[in-house]
Amino acid sequence: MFNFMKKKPKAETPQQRAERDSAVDKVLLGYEVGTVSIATMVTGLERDGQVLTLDLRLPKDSNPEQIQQELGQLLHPHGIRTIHMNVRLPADAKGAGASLPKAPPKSMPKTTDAMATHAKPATPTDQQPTSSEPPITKAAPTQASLAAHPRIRHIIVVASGKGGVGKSTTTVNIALALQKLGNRVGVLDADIYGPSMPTMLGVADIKPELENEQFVPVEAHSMAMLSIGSLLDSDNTPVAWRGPKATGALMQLYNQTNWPQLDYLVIDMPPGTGDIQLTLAQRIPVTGAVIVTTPQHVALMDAQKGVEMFHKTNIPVLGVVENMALHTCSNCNHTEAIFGSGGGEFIAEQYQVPLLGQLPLASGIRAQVDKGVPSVLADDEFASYYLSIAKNIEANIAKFAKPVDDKRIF
Ligand SMILES: Nc1ncnc2c1ncn2[C@@H]1O[C@H](COP(=O)(O)OP(=O)(O)OP(=O)(O)O)[C@@H](O)[C@H]1O
Repeated sequence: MFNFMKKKPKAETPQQRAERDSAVDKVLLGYEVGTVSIATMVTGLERDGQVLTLDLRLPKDSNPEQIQQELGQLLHPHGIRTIHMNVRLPADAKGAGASLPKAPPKSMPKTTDAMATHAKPATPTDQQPTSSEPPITKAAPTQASLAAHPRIRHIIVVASGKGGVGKSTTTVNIALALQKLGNRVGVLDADIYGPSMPTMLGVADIKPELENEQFVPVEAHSMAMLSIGSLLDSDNTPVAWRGPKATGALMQLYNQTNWPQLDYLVIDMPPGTGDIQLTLAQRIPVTGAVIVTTPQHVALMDAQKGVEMFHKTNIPVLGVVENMALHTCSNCNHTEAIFGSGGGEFIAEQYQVPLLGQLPLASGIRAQVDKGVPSVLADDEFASYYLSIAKNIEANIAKFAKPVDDKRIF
């Protein structure tokens, strides 16, 4: 006999799926535990229709049951009926020496399904929180409210509005140039879409170790380097990561790493100006941003969005680097502005930010990063361009420095 009563939930269309994913991301980004978005605590996230599974690393005094219930209420209007939470809390004094679990997040100790016990049948009133419910979403923290890292003097983010403009190549060379000027430098590769620092620094085979629940950065040419790539295995491609999971992993790399005393931590940001970039910009105490662009019109428009995002989040823009500005033919020595000219200068003028430098489009620059020995290390003919950019950064960074908070404990 046919059973017409028991209908299977309809499969989502790609558009419904994208909308629901985006709604989940927004709720997680806006929900705060203490003063920090829960998005920065997500280490795993999977959604299968109405069922959401979250792996969370929560702070010590948090209340997982309450969080689960509140998230359930917020996500119910977006079609989420069940939330499974695998929660990991910091080890207590007894277990403090334990290292981070090598097992996958699914083996975290606490698994609950609050929606199964707390969910009410869907009624129109479920669509909106009632006025008696406490407000759950709080305003995002501002840069001014973030404590500086106790061992890091300046954090510089290198960003681009658009992919493929040479942001990572510029980051690695600027970091090495700052080191050459006598600074202690660290590099955090936060580019989830294509982590390339380990390859560009020739340490792709070295994995970071864990010590007392903290990552130990890899040593690369005397710099402390950590890459989001180290957290990925072959089944977990970065491209599949969405907002909260990505920001959670990045915050973990920043907070749970035994960074040595540094003058500069240079962060290679993912390209673009979306949620991940915004969340990072709001959670990490950044001294200033460097924007990399190429001279062509489309890249410039995206670079403008980048400048505006940093202005909105009150992060000073230290300046713009124009990459691939001019090309000199190695056969005939003819110089040509392949991607147009004057773009970096235009942005610098329009937004009143310095033009830190212009780099040529040169196969030598590419060849050196491909070999894992960037131009500054190789001390080739392009090294001086990066040294000049690093000097320009040094010249104007002091006025943006944040006071160091040496009482902060991680
Ligand atoms: N000035 C340059 N001259 C020649 N090649 C360059 C130059 N800058 C970068 N490249 C090359 O362009 C390619 C893209 O560079 P890179 O990976 O640094 O860009 P990106 O903006 O970080 O890219 P993504 O958005 O993928 O992270 C690389 O092959 C790099 O070697």
